[in-house]
Amino acid sequence: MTRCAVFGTGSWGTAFALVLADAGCEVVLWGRRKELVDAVNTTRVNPDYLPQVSLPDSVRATTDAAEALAGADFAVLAVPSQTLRENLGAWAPLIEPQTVLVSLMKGIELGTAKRMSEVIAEVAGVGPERVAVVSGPNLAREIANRQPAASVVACADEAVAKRLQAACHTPYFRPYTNTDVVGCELGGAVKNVIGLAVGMADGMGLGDNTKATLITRGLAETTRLGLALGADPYTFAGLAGMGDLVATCSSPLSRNHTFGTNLGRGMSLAETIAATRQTAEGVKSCESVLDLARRNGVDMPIVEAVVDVVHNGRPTQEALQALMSRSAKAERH
Ligand SMILES: NC(=O)C1=CN([C@@H]2O[C@H](COP(=O)(O)OP(=O)(O)OC[C@H]3O[C@@H](n4cnc5c(N)ncnc54)[C@H](O)[C@@H]3O)[C@@H](O)[C@H]2O)C=CC1
Ligand SMILES: O=C(CO)COP(=O)(O)O
Repeated sequence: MTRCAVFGTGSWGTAFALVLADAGCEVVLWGRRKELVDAVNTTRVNPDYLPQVSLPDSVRATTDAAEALAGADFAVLAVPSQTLRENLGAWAPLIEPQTVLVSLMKGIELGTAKRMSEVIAEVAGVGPERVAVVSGPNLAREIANRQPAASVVACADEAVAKRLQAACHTPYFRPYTNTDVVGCELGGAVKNVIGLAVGMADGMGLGDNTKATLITRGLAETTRLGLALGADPYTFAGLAGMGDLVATCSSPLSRNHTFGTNLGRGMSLAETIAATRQTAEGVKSCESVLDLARRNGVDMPIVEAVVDVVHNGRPTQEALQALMSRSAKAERH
């Protein structure tokens, strides 16, 4: 039987643990807080993040990383992106040689502008054949309710991607393989920032033309960044690109979208942060995405506008005006 350790008992870690269990894996879910871990083991429910979903007996929770990692085929990482380096540093010595590390995270590291797979390779000292990514239109609550969805499992080594695909394939969760790790990760990280922008437009009361424009031009700037970093441009037309962007930009379940909506409605940044209990990766990653773009000479005006609003306090109306008053261009630029 395939053994999986899932690190992070938040909404996506817990929902993905359910997917793995439904696909026939034995799953150990690692959490920081003993009360939550005990609650999962005794009630079969994660009361803080997915209270409506009952977990099967093949999911067990622990606070002990060594116990979670013992004999693991896959170690699935679902902690907030900015905490990965520190957490993984503590877990790395416990990782066995057969274990493949799987990132569920959709962020770019602040300061280094590194993708999560790069942080994993660096901190755990593993090669690309032991690092995989799962990314797609996968709002945790819908997956936990076993609503049909598809996703992408990416690894430079296709055989490893296929093993992971088999480990998480269920009647409601359909994973496709891809070897373009860079494209899949960029799709996931940048869509959170575009989701913030679309949320702002929603909050400002703007309509579907504005949203479609932000989504489409958002995908154009994501693709530009991807091309500069060696990604396959077709990835951005797939589930980890367009698919995830559409889900995030249209769903009230998206934390990034909701965060942007609150700002667009006129809530202050402090009020918006206080109203957000869960991880909205784009709030921090907008800065690291912009950093990555600048390091590579890529123009990302929507990302820049989001940074201006979220970190420089620029009013949303003014940021939108600045975007609309850019010089006229050919569509492919
Ligand atoms: N929720 C969703 O629908 C999806 C989320 N993701 C990605 O998955 C990643 C995790 O997100 P969620 O599970 O949704 O977040 P969440 O906010 O629901 O849960 C985060 C988890 O990390 C824990 N945590 C917070 N700070 C920590 C630290 N310093 N060290 C260790 N653990 C810490 C929290 O206690 C919680 O268990 C993010 O990168 C997100 O973009 C990807 C696809 C879908
Ligand atoms: O990544 C997601 C859906 O695929 C979840 O989006 P949020 O992090 O904005 O909730």
